[in-house]
Amino acid sequence: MTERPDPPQTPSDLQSAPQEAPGLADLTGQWLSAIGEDPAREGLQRTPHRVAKAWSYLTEGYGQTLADVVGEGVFAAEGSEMVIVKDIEFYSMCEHHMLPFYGRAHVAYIPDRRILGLSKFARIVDLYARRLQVQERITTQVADAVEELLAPKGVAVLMEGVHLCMAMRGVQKQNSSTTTSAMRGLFRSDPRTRAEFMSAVQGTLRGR
Ligand SMILES: Nc1nc2c(ncn2[C@@H]2O[C@H](COP(=O)(O)OP(=O)(O)OP(=O)(O)O)[C@@H](O)[C@H]2O)c(=O)[nH]1
Ligand SMILES: [Zn+2]
Repeated sequence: MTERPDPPQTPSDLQSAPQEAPGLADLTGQWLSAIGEDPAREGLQRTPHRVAKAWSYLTEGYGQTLADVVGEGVFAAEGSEMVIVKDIEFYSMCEHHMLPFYGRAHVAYIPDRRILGLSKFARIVDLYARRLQVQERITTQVADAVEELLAPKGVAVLMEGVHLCMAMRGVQKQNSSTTTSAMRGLFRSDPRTRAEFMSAVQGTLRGR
């Protein structure tokens, strides 16, 4: 079979093209043998390289900092009304089984003289999701990040996730999802603020 030529790369592709995670291709060959596969069979010949590239992308967060992903995205602004960015989809890998979990994150804050570019909330979620994780930790890391960047009057993060380690193995529950939250400042101290946020993001991942 002839190899297809790579499509032309734009500057943004080049910037984001994942490299192979060093050493991972060789280990993947060993992994294939360990599960009883023949790493030399045709369909698997390039698999170790694909896996090394895929894992480099899936764990990209290790190589990035909050400053990297936020860039110049913090602005001075008046006003202190609640801002909610909802339905930010995320994909992560659980640190216990190295299987995917995925879902949606909702992030809200009440500004205090500083606001954040809206796209940066999704970038922050990805920064922490693209690692081996537990859902609780991503949730608190996102809240900590928004606090650190903006020192707002309050921050709320709600994440709803489906864990494949609970669906395709283990307890094998196909319909369960997990909700985690982190409430800071006014979202913690003022029930009405928290209720406004909860009603804005209500509707479950499974129930829509
Ligand atoms: N708190 C939390 N637990 C998670 C997350 N992802 C996976 N887990 C759980 O991690 C636990 C690991 O439990 P162990 O008993 O050490 O592993 P196990 O024998 O494979 O467990 P089972 O999945 O019950 O078969 C399981 O209960 C998983 O459901 C997460 O994001 N947060
Ligand atoms: Zn797991």
